[in-house]
Amino acid sequence: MIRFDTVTKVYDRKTRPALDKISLEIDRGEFAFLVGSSGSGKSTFLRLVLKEDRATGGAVYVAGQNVANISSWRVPKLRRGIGVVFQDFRLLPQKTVFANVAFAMQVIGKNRSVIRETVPEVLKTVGLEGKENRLPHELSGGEQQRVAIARAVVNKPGILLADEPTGNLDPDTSLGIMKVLDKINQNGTTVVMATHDDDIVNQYRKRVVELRNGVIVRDEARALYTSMIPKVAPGTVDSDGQDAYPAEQESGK
Ligand SMILES: Nc1ncnc2c1ncn2[C@@H]1O[C@H](COP(=O)(O)OP(=O)(O)OP(=O)(O)O)[C@@H](O)[C@H]1O
Repeated sequence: MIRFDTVTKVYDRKTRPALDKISLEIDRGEFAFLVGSSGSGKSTFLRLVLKEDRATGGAVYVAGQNVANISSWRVPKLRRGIGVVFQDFRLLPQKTVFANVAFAMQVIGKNRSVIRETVPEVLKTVGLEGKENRLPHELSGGEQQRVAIARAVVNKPGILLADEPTGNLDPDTSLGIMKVLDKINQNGTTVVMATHDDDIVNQYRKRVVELRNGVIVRDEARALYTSMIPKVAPGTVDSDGQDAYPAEQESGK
């Protein structure tokens, strides 16, 4: 569904690449967490999938198509197949919950009867029944994120990209959002979620792709936020002078 073939992204020739020859494949229907410290390249990865930026080297394939070969007038069609959710929700503040979600269907020309039928269904999926007429400021952060997810999936995209969707939410609310994303994945959508939320990653034990300085340093199935596998024997010291297997890793953190 998404394939990166030795992809490099250089924003500024004076600094190191944001992504450095990364190769990876995410299959249809998979759920992958993208983890790594700030600046490790997670958002750059997501932007390249959306063709919001161009790779400096290598090739990005989405649904079998090299995005470099998609002409600018066909980019909206590519993006229609990809839902996106951000940390800051990005709702239209003057529009109701219903209108925020309906808007995503109107812009691609869906007719009113389809919209009237589909929007309540998707609001139910994300747990917002009965809140159709509220404005964003009348909702909690978690509810606003549910609206954003509803809007991202209402046109049934094959892929959902979530860039730190729980970054502004408390742990319980975050878990509720994660349940919604998991449900959407179980309905067949491929989900890639960039996150710093170690509790969620550790609870769900899904594929974890870890970036460090633009390089994939770990790609593990049913994984934890931080790898349990010591790089060297416990008690020894890593080349960077850190304890290679600190005690907090043993507790699964
Ligand atoms: N538009 C840009 N112009 C120049 N450099 C950029 C640009 N966007 C990102 N970078 C640089 O590329 C690197 C990767 O950034 P990116 O935003 O992909 O990281 P991230 O893992 O998403 O970080 P965070 O967790 O803070 O969102 C960083 O060094 C960043 O400074």
